Amino acid sequence: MHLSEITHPNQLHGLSIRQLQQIAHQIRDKHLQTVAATGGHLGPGLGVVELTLALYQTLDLDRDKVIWDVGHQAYPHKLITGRYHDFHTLRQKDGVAGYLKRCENKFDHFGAGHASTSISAALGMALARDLKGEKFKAVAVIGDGALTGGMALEAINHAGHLPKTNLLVVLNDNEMSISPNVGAIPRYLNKMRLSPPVQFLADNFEEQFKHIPFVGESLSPELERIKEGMKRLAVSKLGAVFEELGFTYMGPVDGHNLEELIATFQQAHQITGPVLVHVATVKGKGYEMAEKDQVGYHAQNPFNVTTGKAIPSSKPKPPAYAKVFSHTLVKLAEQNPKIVGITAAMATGTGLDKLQAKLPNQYIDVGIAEQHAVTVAAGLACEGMRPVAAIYSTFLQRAYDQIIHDVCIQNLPVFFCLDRAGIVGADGPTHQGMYDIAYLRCIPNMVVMAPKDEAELQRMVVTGIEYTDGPISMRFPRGNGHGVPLMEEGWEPLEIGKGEILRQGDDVLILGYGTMVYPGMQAAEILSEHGIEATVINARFVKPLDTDLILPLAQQIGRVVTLEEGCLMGGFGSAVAEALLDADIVVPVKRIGVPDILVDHATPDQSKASLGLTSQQIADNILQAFFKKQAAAVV
Ligand SMILES: Cc1ncc(C[n+]2csc(CCOP(=O)(O)OP(=O)(O)O)c2C)c(N)n1
Ligand SMILES: CC(=O)[C@@H](O)[C@H](O)COP(=O)(O)O
Ligand SMILES: [Mg+2]
Repeated sequence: MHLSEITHPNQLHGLSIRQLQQIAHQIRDKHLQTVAATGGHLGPGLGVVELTLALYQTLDLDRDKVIWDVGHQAYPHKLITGRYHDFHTLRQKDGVAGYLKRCENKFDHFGAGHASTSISAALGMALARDLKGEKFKAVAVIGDGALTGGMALEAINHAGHLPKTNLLVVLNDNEMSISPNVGAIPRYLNKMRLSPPVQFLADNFEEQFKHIPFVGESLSPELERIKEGMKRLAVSKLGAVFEELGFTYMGPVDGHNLEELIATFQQAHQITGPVLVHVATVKGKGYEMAEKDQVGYHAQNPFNVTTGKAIPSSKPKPPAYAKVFSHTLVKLAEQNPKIVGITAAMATGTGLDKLQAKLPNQYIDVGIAEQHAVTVAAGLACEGMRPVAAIYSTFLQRAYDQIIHDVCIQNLPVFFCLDRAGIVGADGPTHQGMYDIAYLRCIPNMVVMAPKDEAELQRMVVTGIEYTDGPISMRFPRGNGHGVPLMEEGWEPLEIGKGEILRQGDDVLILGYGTMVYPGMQAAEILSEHGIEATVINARFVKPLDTDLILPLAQQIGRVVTLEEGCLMGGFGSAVAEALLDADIVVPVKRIGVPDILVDHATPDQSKASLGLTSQQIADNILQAFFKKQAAAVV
């Protein structure tokens, strides 16, 4: 049977190891060729090909439910659940999603994208199953990185307390998060990986006794019991933590040995209560470059399969915001030993790996533990350090209570740097940085700012570091800057709460925030071609809002437009509208941003065009809203 003929995982039933190995080869090839063409996650999925095939062969997917943690490693799952022929549309607009989605496929039992949720979800389904008297197996597949997330431990704590609730947790241990995994849990797992497997101990014991004359031929029941005791002793040593937490621990199992995997899963399915099968895999298995560079091939832009090199872009790109951020932070940290950069397992994405390389004592990676990261930052601030919590906008959502409870209520000077704020593109709705303007500006004591370009980002990094009156946050987008000149040092901090006028005109007031300032300027030029002159403001701060600048202009000009790359509800436009209302300034306000919808995976440009965020669309919107003029001719 060829992979392309599989539309249901149950078609794996009855296939020989040889046939499964052939399908594994076809999965790896399809996975590699597709990601090379579209970009996406590579190492994670290549590492779980055998695990997926073995697990699914031992399950009935018309009944049983497999929940994948994060889901970035579930491309093999997608390929054997009816998406083979659409897989070339991976992570493209209207194409196959990069994570599991319940609405995409009936075998995607739980959506993810954010880590550490799978055990909770699977346990919830198992509890429902038992309440309904149903019989399906509930299986969570979680990586060693995701296991460092607090939610996973909360779920283990709960499941381990339910000896009658059947639940299988498959721990995919490849010793990697995106970067090498960190913390005591991975260290413990590694010890188990390295120790001789339980089976070896038991077999060895049997081997010793086989050669004893007369007795050795057939182990008496007593000796059999001793052997089982040896195994239990070994297991209790190897899987002590999980066994003590109420799980039956099995493993470590070679995650690329189909026979061993199938036998282990079959055994695990017979055990009552929570079971954890510890599978040792290699991230990137089967593609040498991904095995050698497991960090670099966690995810890739389109690349040449033969060379492994990224396909060069047609024209040179300005530096990525993340690069400018980390470069500036390292420069400042070299001069200020109190600066400590904190990441939650996103060292390369945030660029903090540069800080780690240069100033390892001023760098902390807490693992996938954003809540912990924020409160560690609060503790550092209590002791006079200058903590910089570099956490993606979407992942910081995980730590909302810690931001309020541990930082803002105590007014501690933590500097939050939110990368990937705004539309991120291919990662889709779970990763869009849509809500940070709204979720941060409503918290007392929090300063909220965003730069218009990478040069202003440098000034805001200095501003954030030098501001110690309380918590302060700065958002910036995924991707590249505008190519404006950058200074190597001597960045001038900004005055807190002050915006800047970029252009003057009497017909309409355009207030841009962050990434929407440049589109606002371009829209003003289009309006000018229609005889409409706009004043354009770079707001810089949404809290405190520069009301001294904005309110008199709003009163004078009489037409206000706000622009933001974030949710309209509670966002920058809301802040402006509230300020006008509180000042009894009654003027028409047009808020342009992201409406109350989920933004699906596409390129950022495609998403912006579908949301009316391009400069042409902004100009058209203003012309129609305020001047009842025909939409501007598309230039
Ligand atoms: C809450 C959250 N924080 C950070 C991330 C970013 N992230 C995606 S995959 C990953 C590493 C996951 O490691 P592991 O679970 O071991 O899976 P592997 O990639 O090794 O297969 C991280 C940190 C995320 N998806 N969710
Ligand atoms: C699976 C996951 O959450 C990360 O790999 C994420 O996709 C990284 O996003 P960036 O590519 O924007 O760093
Ligand atoms: Mg891992």
